[in-house]
Amino acid sequence: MALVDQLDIVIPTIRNLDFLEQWRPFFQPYHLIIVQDGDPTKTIKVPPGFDYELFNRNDIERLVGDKAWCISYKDSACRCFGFLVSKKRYIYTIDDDCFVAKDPSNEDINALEQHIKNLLSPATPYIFNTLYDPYREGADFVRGYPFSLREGVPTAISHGLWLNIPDYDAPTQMVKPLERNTRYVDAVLTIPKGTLYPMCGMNMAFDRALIGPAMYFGLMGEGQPIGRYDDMWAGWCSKVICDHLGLGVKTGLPYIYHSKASNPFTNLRKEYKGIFWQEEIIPFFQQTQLSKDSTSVTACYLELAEKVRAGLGHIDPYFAKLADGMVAWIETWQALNPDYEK
Ligand SMILES: O=c1ccn([C@@H]2O[C@H](COP(=O)(O)OP(=O)(O)O[C@H]3O[C@@H](CO)[C@H](O)[C@H]3O)[C@@H](O)[C@H]2O)c(=O)[nH]1
Ligand SMILES: [Mn+2]
Repeated sequence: MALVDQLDIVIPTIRNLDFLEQWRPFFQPYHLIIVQDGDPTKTIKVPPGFDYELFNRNDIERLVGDKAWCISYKDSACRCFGFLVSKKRYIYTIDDDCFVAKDPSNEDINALEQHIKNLLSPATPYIFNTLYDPYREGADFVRGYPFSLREGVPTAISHGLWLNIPDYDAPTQMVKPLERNTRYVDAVLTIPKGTLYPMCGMNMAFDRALIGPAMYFGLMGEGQPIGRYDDMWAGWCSKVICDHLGLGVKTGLPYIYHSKASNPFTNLRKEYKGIFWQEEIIPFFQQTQLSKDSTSVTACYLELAEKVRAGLGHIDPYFAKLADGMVAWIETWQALNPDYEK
């Protein structure tokens, strides 16, 4: 199943894009949106034969204007700029140190194809199907599963996993520097309604029409007290909104091969506030109830921004700025996507 005219691939980068050579068989037909972070005067070489747009910080400032401050600088959070400027229904985002993984039969995994399958088949957030994905070839709903729920709900997010270097936080990475993930679990699960999860941005796809405005990766990196919680923030906000709107989130297949372990000491410096703040942030999201009047993603997101301001502002003035960033993001989304209905 290919969605060549309906899907963009978004890649944040401060490095080079040689990794695309390995993905060429799977990615070449698709349009790439490359978000170059860091010094805009640095030239990023794109391997020949790819259809792409490349945006650097100057482009972000030019296109977003006086709200450009809401797009992070010097953090992979910059990738959400690609979500903003895409005109396609679906997005796949991948890091530049993620390569094609092999499945247990030593076949190359077409991660993009599996994400598309995940997004195009329903999710089952209300009752857990113990045989996992019921829509998969050779599986189904188990006995006792209500027939009234077997149509499932639309899938908004597909969260893939990683062989080799797992997405561990800095403390875990520091105490287990040699740990590698070699376990291939052949399953796709719907994350149940009411359950949050740590969304990792390195191998993730979503339905931009269903949940796009909720995929803001927050204020991270330079000038901010926190980094590397970009994808986590988007994961918490989008899951609360998916639960409220009756949309599904899946995790599991596909795997990619994650090759580079970023420096755990640098990561600790970026993450450490997040590591204790999250002990308060997560209960906040767990008890957040959006009003029934919020029936669109943008309305949910704006309501959530004000709840963040009121509910997390006591932790640090940063959260008031983050709430402002969430509002600026929605205003920018609407300005750049005037026809977006949600
Ligand atoms: O300042 C930056 C740093 C990095 N990038 C690009 O973002 C991705 C991820 O970077 P990297 O692979 O170095 O970091 P990891 O620790 O492996 O990434 C995990 O942490 C998340 C960061 O929040 C990330 O999504 C996870 O996968 C690469 O493409 C870098 O080139 C950047 O743009 N700006
Ligand atoms: Mn990485």
